Amino acid sequence: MSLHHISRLRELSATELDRLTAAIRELLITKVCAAGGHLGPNLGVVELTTALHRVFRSPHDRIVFDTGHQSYVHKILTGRADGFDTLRAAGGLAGYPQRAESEHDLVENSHASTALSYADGLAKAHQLRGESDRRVVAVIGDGALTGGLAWEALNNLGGSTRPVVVVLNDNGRSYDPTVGGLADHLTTLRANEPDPGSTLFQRIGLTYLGPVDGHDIPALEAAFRTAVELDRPVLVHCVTQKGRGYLPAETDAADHMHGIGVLDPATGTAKSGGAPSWTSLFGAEMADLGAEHPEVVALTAAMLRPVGLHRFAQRYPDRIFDVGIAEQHAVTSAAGLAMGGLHPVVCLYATFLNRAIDQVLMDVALHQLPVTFVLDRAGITGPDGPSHHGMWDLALLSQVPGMRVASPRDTTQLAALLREAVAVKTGPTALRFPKASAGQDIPARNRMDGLDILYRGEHQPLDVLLVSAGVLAGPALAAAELLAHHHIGVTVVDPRWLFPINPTLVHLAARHRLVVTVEDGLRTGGLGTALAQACADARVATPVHNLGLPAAFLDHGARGDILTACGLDAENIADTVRALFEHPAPLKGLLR
Ligand SMILES: Cc1ncc(C[n+]2csc(CCOP(=O)(O)OP(=O)(O)O)c2C)c(N)n1
Ligand SMILES: CC(=O)[C@@H](O)[C@H](O)COP(=O)(O)O
Ligand SMILES: [Mg+2]
Repeated sequence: MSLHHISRLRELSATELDRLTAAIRELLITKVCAAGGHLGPNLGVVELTTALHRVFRSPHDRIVFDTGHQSYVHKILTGRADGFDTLRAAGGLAGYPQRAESEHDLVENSHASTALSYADGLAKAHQLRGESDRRVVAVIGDGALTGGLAWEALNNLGGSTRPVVVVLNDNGRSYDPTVGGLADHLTTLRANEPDPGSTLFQRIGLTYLGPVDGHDIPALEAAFRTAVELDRPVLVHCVTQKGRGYLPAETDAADHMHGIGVLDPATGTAKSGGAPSWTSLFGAEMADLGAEHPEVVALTAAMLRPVGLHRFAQRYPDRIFDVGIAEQHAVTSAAGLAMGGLHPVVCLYATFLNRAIDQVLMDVALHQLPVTFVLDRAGITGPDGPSHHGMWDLALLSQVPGMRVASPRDTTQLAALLREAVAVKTGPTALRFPKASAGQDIPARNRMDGLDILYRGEHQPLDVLLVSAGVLAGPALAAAELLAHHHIGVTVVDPRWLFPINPTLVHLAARHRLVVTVEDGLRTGGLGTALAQACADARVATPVHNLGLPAAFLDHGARGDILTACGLDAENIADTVRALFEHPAPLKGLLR
């Protein structure tokens, strides 16, 4: 069965379908093991996606994939099998739906729990425009269904008569087994032949169909056709197995190979070695911190292992809370824990904190509660693309009254800053680090009022103050050395705590002829903007130039390449500083 000519999908016989699904699995295993990506979730939806495309007519019918990490089969069935040779590489096939790739892709946002809201809006639009022949289908996992947004949408869907087919892809897992009362309800439904009227979904106004064996194409198709005929909001409960058909994924106790790096497909194992990741270093520190601080508790939004909390969980099982894919709830629940006398550490990917900014502001900061946010995957993440880059946190957190934000440059600083953060009892703190392995420690020449001076050029008067955030200390130092060859004297300073702006940084700025800030967050609204403002407020006339990420949705690719394209590698930093310093024409009036 060729995967490149599937236009006859609806006419295939049972035998041909078996061959097709086997070929899809083979392609997934070979290509995802070669490139890295979401293997387990896609192996689990081969039959489900095939049945969807046989019953519904995409793109006329609208199929929305929640999160989108399980859309690889959809990509294959809509003519993109060849693209898997370039999966998640710059310019290659995206790891999530991408509208530029195909008219069959509607929603690119890979932040979970949105599909039912999109579906609700699409159904309303179809109704208002008189497009009653168009179907709307939302495919959502049991994990994504734990998100509050999904329940806001279900509330609307159940209260209407508009036809929407919610396909619940229930594999019992997020990364870990899905937690909570809803997960328990689904477990009961999976185990029994339920009276539909007794299900939560039926009670709130959706017709419940299922449970359906999510690997049985005829059964799935029959359920989808019934859902269409009912012509109202329907939830089809499909039971699937994450990692289906690939033994290493089926037997992977950690997460059924939810997301993998490059693996040997024959064994399902990765080459070992390599420098430890920031995540694993944080995880080790957090486990130690648990012993030092009995008041510390930790929260994860369904990402225990990905944020490095599994060691802490093993050592302190009573002090770890998996709240489901529910970042907003995680933050406000942490506020409650802090009000109750504990010190919560909320561990999220930086991009997922975006969801909960109102809770950070109003529920935590307004109440001056000691909650520490640990933001993994801050800055450019790479192959997961625009929705996963952790590039908004600095600009958002800089606006939160009383928030202190630290960015460690190396392992020693990670340990120190984590401890400084949990020692703060008067308000919230945040710590951010990237999706990368931590390099060698970068020792400070000296510390000044909490700032680390990493490098001092020979020149007097002092030329350029390079202020680097977190891991950009490495490229900033290398840039300083390049600039020394051009007789430009540079001081490199790591503020360690980026917000609030340390007044000593303003004093240092006043003693240089040019300040250049370097951060892997938005160029506007972050460290550089805040420092420029602080200098202006203090009537320090030294020009402050900011290097950072553009306010743009940056495509997928290798992390290092994206940073270089944004001008945040040593050579680019040095070139920019040189240009600013040697050709200060537009700045002339300001230079002393
Ligand atoms: C708002 C948000 N938080 C966290 C994540 C990270 N994440 C991606 S997939 C996933 C688990 C999804 O579980 P489920 O929806 O059941 O899909 P499955 O992988 O089991 O198919 C999580 C937590 C996310 N994408 N969005
Ligand atoms: C779909 C999703 O949001 C996560 O699975 C994410 O892709 C994981 O990213 P990492 O590979 O950086 O853990
Ligand atoms: Mg699941």
